[in-house]
Amino acid sequence: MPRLDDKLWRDMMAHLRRKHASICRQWFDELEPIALEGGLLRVRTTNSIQQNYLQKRCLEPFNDAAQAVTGALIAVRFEHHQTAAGPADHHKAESNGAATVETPAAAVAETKPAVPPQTLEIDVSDPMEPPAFSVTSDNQRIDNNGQAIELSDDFVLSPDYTFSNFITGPNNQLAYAASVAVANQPGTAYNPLFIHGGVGLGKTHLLQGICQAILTQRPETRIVYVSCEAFMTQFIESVQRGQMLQFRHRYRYADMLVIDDIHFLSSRERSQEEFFHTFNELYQANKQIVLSSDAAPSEIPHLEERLMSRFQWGLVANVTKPHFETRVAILRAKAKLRGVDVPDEVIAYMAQRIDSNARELEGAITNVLAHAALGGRPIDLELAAEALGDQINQPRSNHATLQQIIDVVTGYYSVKLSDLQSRRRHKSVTEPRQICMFLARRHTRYSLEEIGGHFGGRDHTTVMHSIKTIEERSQVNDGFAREITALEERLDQAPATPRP
Ligand SMILES: Nc1ncnc2c1ncn2[C@@H]1O[C@H](COP(=O)(O)OP(=O)(O)OP(=O)(O)O)[C@@H](O)[C@H]1O
Repeated sequence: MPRLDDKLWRDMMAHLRRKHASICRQWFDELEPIALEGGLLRVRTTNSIQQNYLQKRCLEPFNDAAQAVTGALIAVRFEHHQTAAGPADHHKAESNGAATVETPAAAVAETKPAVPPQTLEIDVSDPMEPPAFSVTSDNQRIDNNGQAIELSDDFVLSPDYTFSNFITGPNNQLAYAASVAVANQPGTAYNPLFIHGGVGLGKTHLLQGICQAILTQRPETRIVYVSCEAFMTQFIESVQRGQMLQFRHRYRYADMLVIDDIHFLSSRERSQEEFFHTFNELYQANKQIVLSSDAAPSEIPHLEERLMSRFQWGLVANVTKPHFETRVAILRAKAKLRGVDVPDEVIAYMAQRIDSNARELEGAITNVLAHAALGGRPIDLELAAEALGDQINQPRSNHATLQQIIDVVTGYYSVKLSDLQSRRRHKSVTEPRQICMFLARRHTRYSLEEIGGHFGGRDHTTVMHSIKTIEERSQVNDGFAREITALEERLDQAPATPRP
């Protein structure tokens, strides 16, 4: 069995940088190998957010690196503080009916000195006691007793999504300032905080930033953080299983409720009703509510008036596309996070070419770094042009977003999104609406039902009828066919988005 020494660890890191560049982060330097025994390499993380993240998102590349550099079958395990305890301690924690979750007390140690780690317990023994702490996720399920909380594999807080890693500019200043204020004074500064904007513009980053800052300052805070879809799924399952008491218990005992993509409530009457009561109860108890959405409250189709007005009670902050200077700063920050220096001219080149959103900028950095690592080449303009060639000239077919379609169509026909989503039947509105549906079907992967939902909660037969109408008209009317082609060309010229 190979011995654990500095060289082995250095080789592993080098292997990761070479073969798995996209996962590598500067903070990997803080990881500390503890022991290599019985085919298990134990690695200590600085905080529990890192531990969770690495264990769930990066285990395979680390296993691969360990095996590649030793030639032995080795599994990696990430540990942090008490979880690094021996099996006896672990058994003790399990046997008293409590699942232990460590708070990320030192996680955002950027602003505060490290404090001793604290262990929180999700007590599964008393069904009427609220859990001490929960970060719930899409796949979390209430168990048969309605109490134990299971953290899913596909959701973790990302150590990258902190306030200090968030680049501000005119496009997101208000949303950022409000998020920091909420983290400092939950329940009082702005309640609810409603952040809306297009894809990849940092809404989730801010939501997680708030959670991480609060957990650092007030580790005892009970945060429930779910996607809107998870909220609705849990609601439906709870109704079906007769577990509404537990469902309400979970949500209404929270100190802070964070819901991503709240626009999915659109047209979901029963979920809206349930959320309305959850909102009221938390709001009246001065508990913080943070929501993100792809549209402003007034533009979410089929949202009850009473919910729409409540969403506007606190602060509604919009995030928009970053300007050139902000894009440059985001690219620099993303490169730094990966522990790599990218020359200014390359950064400027990328910022000029990619002007849509931060997710694309991040994807571009990843792409360039992967090219450099795999080819063992320096990062220069030639490499960047080569690496981004695909992305810049990528054919658009099937990769447009709904937002791009809406932007193109509303711009071309001078109509408003709210008109497209309304019940209005005037030709000046119905035609652009039908074209949107037609383009959405051709250029995105949304289902007929989802497309209908987005354009005013129309059902799939309406969408099918719209598509057929546009197809038939294009066949018999050359002028109209040219209009559609022109719109598709505009879509082609819209900035590329990453593939889903
Ligand atoms: N201002 C910013 N500074 C640094 N990184 C950013 C910024 N805005 C977005 N990002 C990064 O871009 C990526 C996408 O951001 P995020 O997931 O928060 O977008 P989103 O608005 O929630 O998009 P979606 O609606 O598609 O879920 C993340 O990696 C995030 O860190």
